[in-house]
Amino acid sequence: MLLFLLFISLFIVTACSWALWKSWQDRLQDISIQARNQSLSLSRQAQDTFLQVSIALDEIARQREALFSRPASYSGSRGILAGLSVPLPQLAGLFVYDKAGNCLATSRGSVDPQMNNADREYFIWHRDHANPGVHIGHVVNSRSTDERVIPVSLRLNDADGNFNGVALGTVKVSFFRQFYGWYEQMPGDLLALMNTDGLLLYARPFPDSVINRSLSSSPLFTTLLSQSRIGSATWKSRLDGKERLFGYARLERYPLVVAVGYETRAIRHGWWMSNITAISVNVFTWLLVLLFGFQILRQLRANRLSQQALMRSQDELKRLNGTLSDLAMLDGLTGLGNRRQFDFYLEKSLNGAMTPVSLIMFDVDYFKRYNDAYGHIAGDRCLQAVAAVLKHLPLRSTDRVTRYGGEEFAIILPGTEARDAEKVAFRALEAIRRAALPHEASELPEKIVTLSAGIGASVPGGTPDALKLAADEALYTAKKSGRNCIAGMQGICLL
Ligand SMILES: Nc1nc2c(ncn2[C@@H]2O[C@H](COP(=O)(O)OP(=O)(O)OP(=O)(O)O)[C@@H](O)[C@H]2O)c(=O)[nH]1
Repeated sequence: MLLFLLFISLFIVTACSWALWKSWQDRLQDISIQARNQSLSLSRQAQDTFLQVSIALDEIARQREALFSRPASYSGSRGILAGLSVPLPQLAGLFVYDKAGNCLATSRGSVDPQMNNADREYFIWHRDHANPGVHIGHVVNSRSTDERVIPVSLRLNDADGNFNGVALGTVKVSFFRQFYGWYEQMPGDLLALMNTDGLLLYARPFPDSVINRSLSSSPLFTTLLSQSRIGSATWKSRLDGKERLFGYARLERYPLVVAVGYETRAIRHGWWMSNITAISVNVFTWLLVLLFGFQILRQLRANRLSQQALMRSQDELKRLNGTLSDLAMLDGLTGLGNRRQFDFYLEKSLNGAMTPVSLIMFDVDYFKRYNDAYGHIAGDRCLQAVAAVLKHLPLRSTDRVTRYGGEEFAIILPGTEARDAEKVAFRALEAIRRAALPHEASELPEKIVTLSAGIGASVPGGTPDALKLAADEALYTAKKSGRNCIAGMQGICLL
């Protein structure tokens, strides 16, 4: 039962642990897929955002000669640049700078003659790099609107391929703030747009003060991006030190990367809350099984104890029964077998006997007189003395001495012929005589207790009654013949 309980407990604990572990792994996998998909869709949105600006910049580059010769027609609210920026809500403005960094044209009204952006990172980059591609710089505060913008720029060359200026589109950080704001977030969730050098362009739900922070020490930039453009992994965020399960996707066209992170503590909490009922039910079931098991165990133990007690009392009862039946077969005065034992043993000895069974019946002579002379108590002692003498006769183990009743005794001799029974009777009478128990009231000259004996022997198929009758008649003969003698099949033998 204990082994069974142990097995059941082990089974329940193992099965539940496995189910919980599996459900946790499934939850992690679901969230990792969700994070990867979301980062992929955000990367697509970012790519489209910058691609649209890039197309506008390409258009400016295509028209650069006209622009440099007639910059006024490009500027202003009705200028060509304004026309290009109208369908692009992400744009803060379009600008064109000459090779000295002076503003030639802008989509935002009139040109400020003082405005010079030669010190800007993107301007210096294009001046120093002949790279014809679009450059996305770090977040700056717009000098025209003072809003935070991401500069997207393109180098403009003259006919000889020399640096001749820069076309700039500024993408509003607020555009991403608004777009990312549409996503429903749980506390601890994170959305971030970064360049591939690890510079943060925007992160939700963090304040703008984190913009331009370098996250290059994050595993995303040290290992993961070099292994795969899209993926998911768990790491500690460099922004707030919280561990998150991240999905990330690098843009195909631009050196930008988007990451979506879910705080693992919140995931664990959510998973725990949705499994708490199942866990409680399992623990409760387990406790119930244990309770029932121990109850049954206790019952079994009690049953075993009561069975043992029952067996002990049965043994005791058997022993007492044995004692009782022994007592029922014994004569209380003399300790010899009683009349019941006599009948039982005689029947048993005759039953199917192949050899003769002899029976000697003894009767104490003149015992009434003894009682009268010495009293009944002395009479009892006399009977006890006679019994003791008969008990100590040298007999075979199959012979049985009993008190037949009153002052009569009997010896049953299985497998004994009458002739041999006479010898036994002779020894018995001799032994009594030798005991010389005084009997002053006896009519016999010796004045001691004497016995008369009658011997009967069974014939094949003889019954107990027939044998008793034969012995009894012989005893009667012995009495008639003067007592202190033996009467049997072969006549009377006087001592
Ligand atoms: N003290 C005592 N006397 C007993 C007991 N059983 C029988 N008696 C007595 O034994 C006597 C037997 O007497 P009787 O049958 O007349 O025979 P008897 O006096 O021995 O004479 P015979 O047998 O003819 O020699 C009776 O007085 C019984 O009361 C016993 O257990 N104790």
